[in-house]
This record gives sequence, structure tokens and C-alpha cells, in this order.
Amino acid sequence: MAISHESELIDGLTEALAEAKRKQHKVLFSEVVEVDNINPLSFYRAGREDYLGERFFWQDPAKEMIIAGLGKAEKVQAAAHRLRFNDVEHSWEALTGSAIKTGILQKNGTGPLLFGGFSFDHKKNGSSLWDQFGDNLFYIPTFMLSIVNGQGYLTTNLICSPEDHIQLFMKMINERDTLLNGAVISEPGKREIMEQREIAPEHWKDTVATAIEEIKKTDLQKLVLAREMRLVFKDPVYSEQVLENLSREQKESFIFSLEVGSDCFVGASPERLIKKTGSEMFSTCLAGSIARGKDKQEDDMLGNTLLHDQKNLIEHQYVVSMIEQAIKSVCHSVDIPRQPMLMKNRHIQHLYTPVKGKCDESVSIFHVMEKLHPTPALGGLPQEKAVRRIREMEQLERGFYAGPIGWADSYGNGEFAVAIRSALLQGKEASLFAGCGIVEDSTPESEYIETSIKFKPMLSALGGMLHE
Ligand SMILES: C=C(O[C@@H]1C=C(C(=O)O)C=C[C@H]1O)C(=O)O
Ligand SMILES: [Mg+2]
Repeated sequence: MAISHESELIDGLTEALAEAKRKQHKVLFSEVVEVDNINPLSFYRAGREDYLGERFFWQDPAKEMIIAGLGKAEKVQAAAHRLRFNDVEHSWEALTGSAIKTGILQKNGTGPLLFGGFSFDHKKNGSSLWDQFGDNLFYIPTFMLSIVNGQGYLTTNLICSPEDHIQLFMKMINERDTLLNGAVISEPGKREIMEQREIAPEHWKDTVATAIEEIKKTDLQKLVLAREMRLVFKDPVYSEQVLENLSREQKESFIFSLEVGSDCFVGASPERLIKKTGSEMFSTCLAGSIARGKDKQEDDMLGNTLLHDQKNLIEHQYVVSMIEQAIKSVCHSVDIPRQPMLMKNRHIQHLYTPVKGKCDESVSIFHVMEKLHPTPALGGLPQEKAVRRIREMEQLERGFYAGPIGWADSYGNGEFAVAIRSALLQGKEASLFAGCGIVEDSTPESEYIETSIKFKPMLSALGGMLHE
């Protein structure tokens, strides 16, 4: 299946090459065509042989946007400092400002697109677990399949340098056709777990007790503390298999993966940080948790308990106040319900307040992210103090866990989730992360149980043991 309109493609590429030569600078070329009947996970899987270590996947809960990216036309990475959101945005603007685009234009989530994430804390250093990721990392994929409200689009992105020649790119276009014609990829065998281990649970409970004392005695109001679980498998884990399981089991969540070399960060987060479509903006306040019931009656009872539980309502309200303030500072109108509702996921239920706003189209999603991250759902309150105390007290290396992960297109649209319910896959090993909001009325034991529930989505997708 040769899908490209050859002449349009060649014209566009020729223009991009000429522009690169004229400017003596690289120029991004991007072509978008409509495609039908390509399953995004099959596309992702088909890229295993040739693009392993440079793939990503994204799916929102409503499946309005599913994106699978293969290969790396370009990488964007900012230095680890306070201005990292701004720096990524500027690199992105420099690339898209001079980009040459052909085919279908102006379609949300197609054409030049940046996918990646930011670590939780740019000041935390010395992380060996996450060294392949750095502080932040974004790809502009070479080949990308976007399913936008059910319609498929294939984007091809290429960076043209002044010294490049058109032949170089025609070879890649042939590779794309091979990929679309269905590279045959072997199915991985059944996963066997050799070891499942919680990291220092007793020490973590002691840290929670210390945090509770500090909250009682100082101006610290909320602190989110996370812990880690490690799995060891008989054979290396394939991210496509994990994505398939997550996609089947966590229908209410954002499913994502980001491969970097031999590592892959993967997860199913129920929490949107920010979505921007034109002048519409959306965010989510999610904090306060309880288990699902065995049957409808118990489930309703637990949900009702959560809706009226003072400890959880306070934990939630901190998040609402902060997000409301941040969104109001960039929007001219904001809509936030006064009472939280329930969000029910397969293994857990949460207090949930959706946030909607209207903003100028020109508002940058990176700017809003900088205002929001980290919300008190993942950091605490007051924000700066909480992040510092997490840096000092937590044993694990959060890396990209609890940071923003998602995409931004060249038209100013994008969506980022908070990368929770996630795991870092490293060959035959996986590190899982789960945290919870500590407030004055927390107890170490109940927070321990809450984090145990939060491991379940990833444990289930990885074939681990779900302790009841
Ligand atoms: C920190 C996590 O989840 C966050 C903490 C919650 C809580 O403490 O109630 C609920 C949702 C998330 O905002 C996690 O899943 O790791
Ligand atoms: Mg909680």
C-alpha cells in the first residue's frame, strides 16, 4: 500500500531541503495523509524491530485521541532547571515556526507533534534509575499514527539539514510503506515473575508518621509520599503487551508509554493535568481514595463513605483550590463544580472535580503546566516546601513518575496526564510507583493500604500478584 501522494511529498521535501540550504539551518518537514483501518497498537508493535527504544503511545479515556509514534526525527531536551517548561516550548516553537507542512493541515494531533514528559522534580539529582530519561525528554516521531475521533492519520516527520539530499528521504518513505504493509513481529511468550518485592514498607510507614507530626506542628498542610515495588521477570517485558493489557483493563485512564533506549516508562493514569483544544482548557482535581467493593452494594457504600469523609474531602479541597487559582490566572472564564463526584477505576475510586476554562487561543500549554505542576495531588502544600520535603524524605527516585506526560502539536493543542499508576520497565525488571496524600488525619497503616491499591493497575497489567 503506497499511501503518499508522491508528487506533493516530493515537492514538499524539495522545498524543505532548499529552505535548509538557504538558511544553513535544519528545517522540519511534515506530511499528513489519511489512513484507514490501522490499529494503533499493531502499528506500535510493528515498529519493535526497527524503532525499539524510540516508540511512544498515548490514548485518552474517551479515545478521542490515540497516538502511536515510531522513530525519532528529533529530540527535545531542556536543562534541568526552573525554566525547563519554557525552554522546551521555545525549542518547539523554533522547530515548528520554520516547518514545511504538506497534506492535511490544521488537524488537532497530527503533523509536527512533540511527545514526552518532565520529571517530577528538576532539583532531584543523582538518579541512576532514570539516567536514560534525564530531567525531561520529548520526541518528534519519524512516523506517527494518530486516530482523531475515529479517523486515522499518518504523519511523517523529517529533519532536513543543509547537506542532506532527497534520495536519503525517499529510502525512508519506502521503509514507511514496508511498515504499513505489516511487518511480521513474533508474539512474546507468557510472562513469568520470579520476584515481587515491596521496597522498605516499614521505613515508608515511619516516614509517613514523621510527615503527620510535621503537618500537625508546622505550616505544612499536605505531603504526598510515594513508595516503590520491584518485579523481576524470567524474560524481558515487551511494552506493547503491557499497553494491550492496560488498554483492556483501565478504560477510564490515559494509557501511555515512552521508550528510551532499553527502558520504557508505561502507565494508566486517571489524572489529567491539562488539555487544551483551541481556546478550551480542561484540568482535573483528583485526590481522596477508597477501594472498590466486591459487589454493587459494597461499592456504593464505599463510594458514599468517601464522598462524606472529612479527611479525604480536605485532601481533595487543597487540590481544587490550587488548580482553580492556576486555571483562573490564564482563563477568562472557569467552570468548577462545588462538590466533588466519584471517579471509579477498575481497582480504586477517587474524589474527582473536573475543571473547564476558556482562554485565549494563544495561551501556551507549557506555560499552564508550569503553573500547575506539581499540584497538591502529587506534591503537597505549601508547594515549594512540600517538594523540598519529598526530595529530603522519600527513598525512591521518582524520575518521570508523578510528572507531566503527553503531547503538544504545532497548532497549540495538547494534553498532558500526571504520570501515576506507572512503572519503569528495564529489561527483565520493573519498578512500580504509588503515592498518597498525607494530611493531619492520616494514619501510616491506612496510607500504606491506599498505596497498595494504587499498585494494582500496573501489577495486573504486568501479571503480578494482587494482594487483597
Ligand atoms: C500519588 C498517586 O495518586 C494521587 C493521590 C491520591 C490520594 O492520595 O488520594 C489520589 C489520586 C492521585 O492524585 C499515585 O497513584 O501514585
Ligand atoms: Mg489519599
